Order: sequence, then structure tokens, then C-alpha cells
Amino acid sequence: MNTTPSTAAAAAIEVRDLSKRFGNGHQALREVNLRVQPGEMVALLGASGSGKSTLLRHLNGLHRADAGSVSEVRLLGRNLQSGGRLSPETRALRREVAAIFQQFNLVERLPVMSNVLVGALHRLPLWRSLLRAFPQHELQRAYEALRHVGIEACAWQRASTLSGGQQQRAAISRALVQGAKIILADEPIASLDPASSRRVMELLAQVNRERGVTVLVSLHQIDYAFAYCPRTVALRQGEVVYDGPTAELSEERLHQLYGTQAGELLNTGRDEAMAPMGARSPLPPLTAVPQAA
Ligand SMILES: Nc1ncnc2c1ncn2[C@@H]1O[C@H](COP(=O)(O)OP(=O)(O)OP(=O)(O)O)[C@@H](O)[C@H]1O
Repeated sequence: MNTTPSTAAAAAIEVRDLSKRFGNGHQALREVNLRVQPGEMVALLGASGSGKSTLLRHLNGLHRADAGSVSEVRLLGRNLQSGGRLSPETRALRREVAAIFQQFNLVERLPVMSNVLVGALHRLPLWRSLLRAFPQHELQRAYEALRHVGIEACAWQRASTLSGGQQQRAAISRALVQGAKIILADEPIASLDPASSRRVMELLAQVNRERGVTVLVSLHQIDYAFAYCPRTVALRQGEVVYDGPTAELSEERLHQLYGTQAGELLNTGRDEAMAPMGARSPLPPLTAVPQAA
């Protein structure tokens, strides 16, 4: 993937001068500027509390920037919010964006299949979406998406019964069914074991590679960024302190950028992130999952 932004095409994600001070006075983001081109897979790296979740939430309108500021967030060339106000396009734009956020991922009491079919709701006429009357081809698409991520056997289980890794895979199938052009994933591998982490990252990378979906994924540790994301944007105390090729983020550089916090981003199992997928066969191509119209 290209890591050098070109100015010609509309960016998938464009953030200008984004600042956020919460009601308690805490400044979580400071004049963040970011441009992500369509088809990029970018890691958003930072120690705990550096503003990763806050930034991602601004990108789907869950948070609004400081009122009256000059901030602007544009997705796919369209305005999502500016000056702390959501644009009338927000709703339409949310259909193009899949958010894989831990707290809001799945409706736990509903079956996995119902959660995945939520991705298709925006394509249905009102009466069908009110009655949750999904046409056969949408059911088929949802089933194929679950099959692709390897959890079709769980289709009719309550979402609450899935493991953490399976829940993330269900959320990725929902993104496939939605036909999202952008995936925002907020620490999708936090608290997963290495094998599940690799599986989730491989799936995100595959959707990026084969469907051209732009992926912005927040990560606590650099290892998985090295393995899967050509570009890294690093935050420290709400500021972008690095934006460039992940390969150039050496351990020494991280120490320069983060000082004592660098240990939080390093350590861990680079070997685990880089390890081959083991005896399991590689992921089949995504062609089995029909594209959303
Ligand atoms: N609603 C809120 N009200 C007040 N402060 C908040 C709110 N949400 C986040 N913060 C603060 O803003 C800062 C950035 O938080 P954020 O959750 O974005 O960090 P993060 O990089 O995602 O951290 P982690 O890796 O631990 O998830 C933190 O200091 C946090 O306590």
C-alpha cells in the first residue's frame, strides 16, 4: 500500500486541527491533523490515555470537537463535522464506516447472525428494516461473511457467549455485510491471545488488501503495527508525534518520542505478531463473500 498521501484524490479520512477538551477540563486532543488515503491500512499507536479512542470516536461522530474551533473531519471527501458541529451528512456517512469499538461492538443478547445482519439494514426498505425481514440474499451474504471469518457454527448463539476474538471476528463480518469503505477499529486485539490477535489482524489486512477498504486500527503495541500496517500515526498526550512508515519506527525512535512510556509500546511478543499462522491454512480469498451492492 502507498504510504505517501497524494493530494489529488479525496482522502478517505481527513482531519484538520482537531482539538478536544472534555467537560472536566482534560484536553484529550491537540490540533490533530491527519490524511489517510483510500486503501491504506494505518496503525494508530499510543500509550494508554494518549487519545486514540477519542480520535476514532470523532471519526464517526460519536464525539464532537471543541465548539467554535476551526476543526474539521471529512470522510470520503464529505464533511462529517466542522467547528464542533455534525454535518447533515453524518448519518449517510456512517453507512460507509464500520466501527469496531469494544463497548459498542455487538448487542450481546441477540444472536450473532442478527448482529451481523445489522450491517445490511441500511439497504432495506423501511418496512423490512422495521420487521427485520431480511431477504434471502442478505441472509446468504451474512452467512458467507461468518463462514469467512470462521464462526458460522456460532451464527445462532447469543453474542454474549462468544469469546473476545470471536466477537471481533463477528464485528468484521458485519463490516463486510455493511460494505463499509472505512473500518475504524479501536484496539481490536486488546486482551486477545496471540493466535486470536493474529487472526483478527489478518482478517483486517485481508479486507484492506482484497476489498480496498481503508483501515485505521488503534494498537497499544508496536509489534502488530510492524506486522500489518505500512504506516503508523503515533499519539502522545493528544498530539501526533509521528506519522510515517512503520518500518522507520525503531526502538530508539520510540524512546525519543515517548521517554519512559516507550516500554508500554514495546516489549511483548514481536515474534508472536510475526509468527506464521501455524498449521492452520491461510485465509481463503474473500470472493466467497458477495460484495454489498
Ligand atoms: N468522556 C471523557 N471525559 C473526560 N475525560 C475523558 C473522556 N474520555 C476520555 N477522557 C480522557 O482523555 C484521555 C484520552 O483518552 P482515550 O480513551 O482517548 O485514550 P486511549 O489512547 O484510547 O487510551 P487506552 O489505550 O487506555 O484506551 C484520557 O486521559 C482519558 O482519561
